[in-house]
Parts: sequence; structure tokens; C-alpha cells
Amino acid sequence: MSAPDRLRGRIGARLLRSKATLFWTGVVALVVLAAALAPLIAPYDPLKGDVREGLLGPSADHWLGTDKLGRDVLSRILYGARVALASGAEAVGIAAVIGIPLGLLSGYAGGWTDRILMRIVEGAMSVPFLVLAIALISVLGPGLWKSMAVVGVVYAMTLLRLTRGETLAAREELYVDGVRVAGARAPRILFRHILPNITPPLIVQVTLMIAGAIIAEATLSFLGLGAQAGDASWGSMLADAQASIRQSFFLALPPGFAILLTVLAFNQVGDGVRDLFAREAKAGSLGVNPVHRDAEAPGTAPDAGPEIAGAAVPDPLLSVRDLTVSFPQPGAGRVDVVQHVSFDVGRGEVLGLVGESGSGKSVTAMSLLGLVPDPGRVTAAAVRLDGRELTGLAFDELRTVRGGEIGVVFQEPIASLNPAYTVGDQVAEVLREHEGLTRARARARVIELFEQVGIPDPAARIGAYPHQFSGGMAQRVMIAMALACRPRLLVADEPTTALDVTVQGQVLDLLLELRASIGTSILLITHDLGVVADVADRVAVMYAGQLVECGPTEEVFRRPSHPYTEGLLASLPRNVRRTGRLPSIPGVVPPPDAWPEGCHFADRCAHARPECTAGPVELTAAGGGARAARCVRAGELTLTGVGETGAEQIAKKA
Ligand SMILES: Nc1ncnc2c1ncn2[C@@H]1O[C@H](COP(=O)(O)OP(=O)(O)OP(=O)(O)O)[C@@H](O)[C@H]1O
Repeated sequence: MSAPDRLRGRIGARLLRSKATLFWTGVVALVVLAAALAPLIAPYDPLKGDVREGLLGPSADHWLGTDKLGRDVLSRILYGARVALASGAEAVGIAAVIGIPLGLLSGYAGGWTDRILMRIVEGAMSVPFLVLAIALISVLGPGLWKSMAVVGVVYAMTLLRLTRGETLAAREELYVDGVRVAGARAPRILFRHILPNITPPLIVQVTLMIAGAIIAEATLSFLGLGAQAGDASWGSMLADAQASIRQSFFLALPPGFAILLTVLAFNQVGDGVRDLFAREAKAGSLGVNPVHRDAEAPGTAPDAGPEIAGAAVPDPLLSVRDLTVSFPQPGAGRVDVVQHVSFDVGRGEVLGLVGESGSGKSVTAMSLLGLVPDPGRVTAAAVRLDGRELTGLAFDELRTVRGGEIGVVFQEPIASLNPAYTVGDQVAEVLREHEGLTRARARARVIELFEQVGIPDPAARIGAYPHQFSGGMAQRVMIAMALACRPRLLVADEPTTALDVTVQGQVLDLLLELRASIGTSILLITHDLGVVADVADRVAVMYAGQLVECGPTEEVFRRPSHPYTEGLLASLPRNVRRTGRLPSIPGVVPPPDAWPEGCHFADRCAHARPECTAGPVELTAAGGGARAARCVRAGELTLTGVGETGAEQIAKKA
């Protein structure tokens, strides 16, 4: 099943559980049915009547009585539903056709296009909606379809503004950058990549607009600007009722009730859909993808997937086998960005996941959390947390693992906190969501957590907003939030990269202290080998989507088994004589769609032989101890590590 299908499935299942939304959806369906079947079920012609039978009360012949001209009110109500829905569809259709493409264009193009369109929208929206509509109708002349077209144009402004706002946010997403650099043209990016991702808020707005358009039709028809006297429209029925209000007040009730019920139903459905999507968004980002168990992964054992010779940990807390993540790329189909990654994180251990930018570290971490965005696809033979299989877990089940058993700390602490809420509220929310604590108990626990992560004067600081915190303090808040439910695993994705050097040290010390006091294992993602050397018990090195080396930090650093690790260590500033040039690995990391079938590093490797490119290279035991490397020559090469260059080497030579 594709990701959008799964999203639809989840929304559908929630819809079934939300009784109120289901009820109002039923009411909308009844109105639609009444409109569609009006010619079959209406007992009389809605436009013809006998004046001698005018203003009759409800009876067996005329369930809702007759109007002044003797026309059957029930028949007119049924036909009126057609007018109301058709008017709503016309106005909203026009609004969508104008507003959505222009909103996409305005948000994506920016610059003058955006400025001009926004000034037009602001000008139009500064005049009250009905006043603007009436002014335009007085120029065009009355008539139902003309008036609803005008309403559509006015509504287009709202839809344009909403679409533009959503597009502005979406265009910053990584997947948009991805298709942009891949050479996709703007219309394709807009309609194929951005539009599907911003549809949920548009659906909600469109539903609410239909309700608004039905009211607008009734109002304009009541004023004689829409449906004309005699037409079977709820608005003109109200106008008729007003004309004969002295003789019969009952006439106003059926159209009034029909408008009330229909508008209420559409509004309730719109609100319900918004709640469903909001809940979905709260759980992660829209369209996120959980990990699927890959039954056909090569070498998959029925239980935990292929063993990783050399690098497995006895009784691990986290065990990942054969994790592969792919994204569609224009012109290249689905392309793997992470390929057959397998590793373990031991209990209470810090595993450093290192590699150059783009090697797949973050995507690997996100897939463990089920947070790889659409249209990414994640498969694995096994992802086990304390023996519990996470692959194939439903979205809601994974949500309880995320934030509960696995805590996460991201790179940009201030950007990761919501500026609209106090930091205390945000940490308390996690506790209330996962542990069901009362407001008072959550508050007390937040103070305790703030104390634990070293935030001074916690009782006062919980009332502060994120912008009142420095980067280091904000990261402490993020760590407090991640540790709120005493997770067994903490995923820290570049937790110190955005902080200055002194604060970096404090945050790393804090992570280590917490590991010691709570026993949390840490998967530390970083491109900084210095950080890994300082805090990681073991290290896993990634290159171009693959894990190329894995083992205890000290051993790997002292004597690497993969030439890429050697290259990375050689370029460590602390590993180079002050007089020398900082060495770098020649060439660049190949993009995912250009990975060779054999060793991904072969092109840049000084030790490459023809056998390196002959076929896929597996991760195998290497270098002695609990170590593994993905290199066909690992056994025969003697590579240089940290201890033998730089200061130590200079000292040796002296
Ligand atoms: N949403 C997405 N759509 C398409 N490709 C993506 C998406 N997210 C990541 N990628 C691709 O996946 C690959 C791995 O990215 P990832 O962010 O995991 O690298 P990284 O090693 O964490 O780098 P960095 O340190 O810069 O974050 C990259 O080629 C990236 O372009």
C-alpha cells in the first residue's frame, strides 16, 4: 500500500471512531441524496401551485404545507437542496480553480509575483465579503449563477492566501530541494510534490467554504440578487415567507431549518476533518512512514534478520537489521538513500553514528522512529527494541514508542520548540500524553526534570518561552523533554552542532551523566569525530548510505579497517601537524542514484582493486574483537589510525 493510501486508511479508521463527525457526514449525505433524488421523491412540481390552496398548514397532502401561491413547501425544500449544493459547488469550484494555482505560484515564486498577488488579496479582503459580493453583482446584474461566480472569486482570495502560506512552508522541505536539484520543472514540483502535501488544510477550508457559500446563496437570494422570485431556492423561500409573515410564520421554518442543518453539518464535518488531520500532525508530520518488515530481504533469517558478523552486541537494547530507505527521484524511479544498514546498540551504551553530510545518518535515525516523510519508503528485516519488533507496527503503536521508550534530541533546539507555548507546558504535554499525569503532577515532574538537566531556578524557568533561552539552555529543555518518560534509548541527532564549543562540552557531559544515572542507551549522530572520541563507547561509520565500519571507538580510531574511516581520521584537525595541510579524501560522495553496485567508496579509495567493484560488498568481521567492516581488503590492509599520526607520531619521531 502506498503512503497516501495508508494515510487515507488511518484517517478513515479515525473517522469511523469519531461518532460526531460520522453523524454529521451522514447528514451531509442525506442532503446530497435529497438533492439528487428530488425529481423522484418530491410529491409536487416545486414551481407550480394553485393560489386557491395558498398558505395551507401541514397536512397529509402537503407535509410542510403550501406557500402563498399554493406551491408544496416540501417539494420546494427538496429542490432547494439542489440549488444550495450546486451554488456551493460552483462558488467553491471557482475559488479552487483560481485560488489554488495562484497560491502555489505566489508561495513558490516569491518576489514580485508574490508581492503583487498578495496586495490584490489584501485589498479584496479588506472589504467585508458580502459588501464586495453585492458591489460586484450590481455591476454584473443579478442572477443565481452570476452571483455564485462572484462569491467564488471572492472566496478564491481566502484559498489563495491559505495555499500560499502552506506552499511557503513546504518549499523549504528537503524533498522539494531534492526534486529541485534533480532538475524538475516548477509546475511538476508544484502539482506533483507540493500540492499533495498541502491538501489536508485545503480540504478542511473547502468544506467550510461550502457551508459559507450555502449561506451566501440564501442571503443573496433573500435580497433578490441570487435566485429570482419563484425559483425553488431556500433563500427565495425565506424572502417569500417574509412577504407573508403576517398570515403565516410557519413558512419561514422549513427553509430556515434546512439552511441551519446543512450549514451546521458542513461546518461540523470540516471541523471533524481538521481535528483528524491535527491529531495526525501532532503524532509526527503528515504522511510519515513507519518501517515495513521486508520479508524478501536477502539473507533474512526468520527471527532477527541477517547477523552482522563481528559487530553484533550480546543482548542488545536496539537491534537493526537490513534497514533500507528509498525516495522516488525524478527520472530515476525509486532510489535507495540508505542501504542494508545493520547495527546494535548495547544496554547503557553510547553508539556514535558518524559520516559525511548526506551519508544517511539522519534518515537512518528517523526511520527507527517512523518519521521518514512521504514519499520515503522504509523496509527492514528487523528493528527490535528490547526484543520488541518495531517493524510493521501501526502508526499509533509507534507513537507510544516514540517519546515513551525512545527519546529524541535534534540539532536546532530553539527551532524544535514551539514559540507559542512556555517550555514548561511543552515538557508537561509529553508527560500528560504518555504517562497520563495530572496538570499539577506534570508540573512538579517538569521542575524535577529541569533540575536534573541543570536548568537553574527551574520553578521560575518553566514559565519562560523558548526565545528567552540561550541555545545551550534550550538544548537542556529538549533533553529534559526527551528524557521525560525515562526512555530506554535516546536518539541524539547532532545535539551539539548548533552550540558553541564550551556549551557543547556541557551538553555532552550532561548526556553522559544521564546515561550513568538513568541507564539510557544513546544513539549519537554526528559528523564530528572529536565528539565521538570523547563520548562514544562504540562507533558506526556510514558512507553513501551504507555502514562501512563498526566497532569499539578506541580500537576503530587506533586502527581502522576501512579506508574511508582512515581518511576521516586523517582529516581530523587534532590529528595533523600544525605545519602540514589538512588532508582531505579526494573526490566527492556520489549521489544516491549514482552508487556503484560494488564498493561505494571505490572511486575515491587509494587501495581499490578490480574485485572491489565486482559486486556488492558485505559487512564482515574485521580487525579483531567485536568489529566489522565493509571492505574486501579489510584483512590485508594496514591502515593508519589516530594514535599513530599527529601528536603521538611526532613525539615518537622526536
Ligand atoms: N525527504 C527526502 N526526500 C528525498 N531525499 C531525501 C529526503 N530526506 C533525505 N533525503 C536524502 O537522503 C540522503 C541522506 O540524508 P541524511 O539527511 O540522512 O544525511 P545525513 O548523513 O544525516 O546528513 P546531514 O549530516 O547533512 O544531516 C541524502 O541524499 C538526502 O538528499
